[in-house]
Amino acid sequence: MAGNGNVNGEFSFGTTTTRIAGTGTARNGLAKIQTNKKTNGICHDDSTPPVKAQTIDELHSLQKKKSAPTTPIKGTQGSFATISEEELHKQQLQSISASLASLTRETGPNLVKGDPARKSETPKHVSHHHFTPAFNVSDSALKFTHVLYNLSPAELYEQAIKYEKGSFITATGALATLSGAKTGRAPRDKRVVRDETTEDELWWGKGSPNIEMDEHTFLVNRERAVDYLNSLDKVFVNDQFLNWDPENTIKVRIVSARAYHSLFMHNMCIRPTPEELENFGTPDFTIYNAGQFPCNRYTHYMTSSTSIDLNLARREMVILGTQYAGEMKKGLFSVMHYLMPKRQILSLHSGCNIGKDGDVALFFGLSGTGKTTLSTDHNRYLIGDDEHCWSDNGVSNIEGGCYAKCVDLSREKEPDIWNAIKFGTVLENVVFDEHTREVDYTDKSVTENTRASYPIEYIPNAKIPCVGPHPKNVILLACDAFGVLPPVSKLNLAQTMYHFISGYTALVAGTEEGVKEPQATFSACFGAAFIMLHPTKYAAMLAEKMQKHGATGWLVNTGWSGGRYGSGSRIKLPYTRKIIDAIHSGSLLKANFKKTSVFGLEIPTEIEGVPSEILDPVNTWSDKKAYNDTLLKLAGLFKKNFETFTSYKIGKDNKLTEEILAAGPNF
Ligand SMILES: Nc1ncnc2c1ncn2[C@@H]1O[C@H](COP(=O)(O)OP(=O)(O)O)[C@@H](O)[C@H]1O
Ligand SMILES: C=C(OP(=O)(O)O)C(=O)O
Ligand SMILES: [Ca+2]
Ligand SMILES: [Mn+2]
Repeated sequence: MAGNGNVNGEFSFGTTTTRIAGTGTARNGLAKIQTNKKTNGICHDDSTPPVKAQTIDELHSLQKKKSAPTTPIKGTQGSFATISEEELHKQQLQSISASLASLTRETGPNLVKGDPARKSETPKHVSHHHFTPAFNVSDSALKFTHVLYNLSPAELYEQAIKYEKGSFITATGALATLSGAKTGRAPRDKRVVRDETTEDELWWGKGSPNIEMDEHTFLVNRERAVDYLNSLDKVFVNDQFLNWDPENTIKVRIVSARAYHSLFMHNMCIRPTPEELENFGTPDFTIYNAGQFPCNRYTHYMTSSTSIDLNLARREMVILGTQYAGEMKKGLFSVMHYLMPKRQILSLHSGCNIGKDGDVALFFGLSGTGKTTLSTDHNRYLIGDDEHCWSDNGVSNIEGGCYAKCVDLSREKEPDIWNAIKFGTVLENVVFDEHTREVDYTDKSVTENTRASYPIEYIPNAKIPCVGPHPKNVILLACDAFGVLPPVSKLNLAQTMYHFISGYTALVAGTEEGVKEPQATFSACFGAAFIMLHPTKYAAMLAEKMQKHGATGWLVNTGWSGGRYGSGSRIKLPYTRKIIDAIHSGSLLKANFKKTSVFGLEIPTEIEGVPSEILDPVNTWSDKKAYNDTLLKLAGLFKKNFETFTSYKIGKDNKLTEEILAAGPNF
């Protein structure tokens, strides 16, 4: 994409010669410099009054002004006392000091607002911290920790570029960062405190993502994180919201050590208005992100230097030993997978969009199957790309931003995501030209999992507020690297539940070398890494909601066709988009269908814009025996995976449970 920066194609310089407009073209050498004499003979420079400053410091002080106050007087209709700005800052610092308090040394750290680099800022708004007996004083109590509270993207850019190695501004204005040694999530290091309550409530044991730890170990790690954060000169604090459903909003606080993490969460969570921030109060949930600092391997339960620890009773999460920002967003998603079902609300690992006529579609799928790509659709409004809730009121996005994969990103295929990569967007682990700062999205030198995190309003047709009515279509995405699943199948309710509980995708190994066999992955509810309850709990809720609201289920293969990985090829994104278009418009529902053998899937015989022969995968394989063998192999893997679920009842409906058990492959 190196070039003249002509992004929208409307205008182009024919040659590079007209750049110095009005000074005559400069085909040979530099343009002649002309003074800007106007025809009336007055020199432009002389017409401007001189700068209103006597000294350079004074000049600099003129540059910045204080943000306008937001809620001037409280209680205009009531008798509430006005709280001064000073008092408000004091309260905020006390709240943050309480968050950061050591559990053994009683009081929180000495906090002061603002950047420590700005020496002129005297420690005003000190959080009052009384340490009376001298024997109780620790070194950390004698120092100040500066709090950078809900900074703006511009301020966070400056912090990142000044203090964090590997931070750069790309050609389109995004902030390129490095997440360090970890460039993806670490599910083996995600632990959940098992106590009397969670013991009964949560899903434990085989297949569960919840690796247990005890309360004491959590506190050891929490203290480690808090001590690390307090030892720094400054910490970033974000106070934000989750869930666009106003009745079920959760207040979250993220304490972190890096501007990268603060900007990432600024983008990913819902951003409070200045007024909402003033009234924020105590958070419902707090993350302590001490990702640069490892956990201690001598600590009980620790198996590596990384630990992501969730304590539902304390409503806290501690991150040690990984700077991958996705841990924060997906960690909070786990919390929602616990809190929301308690309120009869279904949490969904899905993208979501809405058509002009108000038809909502959900896109379930594991990482890399197309939730973000397919929910970001220029002809529809984006509700969200990854995490949603389905309540009696309809759907709501949990987040305030999107987190798109960038590997091989192209302007042609994914224009809206491409254009969202601009000022404010965090670009993780990408490679760029050191001079032009143009990003090379094909370069996987750092990792294959390159990512862009941007506020949802960077997508031009985002639906704000990010809520919608009950879904009409539930699309299950599977990237089948075996190449035997049809590009699209219509599912009955039992099949939808079977495939939802199975949560199949098959990916090819991260490295290209020597990949012979696609790796089948089964991840219950298309997000086993994030669910907290048994999969059948979520499945029962989904079945009930789909039945009640008459939603249709679809299985879409965004993976291989014409052979498995290595011999076939990935289904072209434009074809998948046509398939999705036909689902949205309702035309696919009216198509003629035939049933496949083994999986018993209903496949359409024709879709506008898609070659008919690819709709039945058997047609695309030249070696029919290889197709059949591969089909049976995959069917066997499905069957084996489902064995663990055969003893469970799904909801109260015996009949549905039986139908679900019968909805898998038959051979
Ligand atoms: N037929 C297809 N359908 C969907 N995505 C495809 C297809 N072919 C290639 N892709 C690529 O696969 C990736 C899907 O990733 P993404 O949408 O970010 O997944 P998720 O949000 O589910 O983790 C994108 O990089 C996209 O360009
Ligand atoms: C952030 C993630 O989500 P996804 O790949 O589904 O976008 C992840 O799994 O780490
Ligand atoms: Ca995604
Ligand atoms: Mn996701």
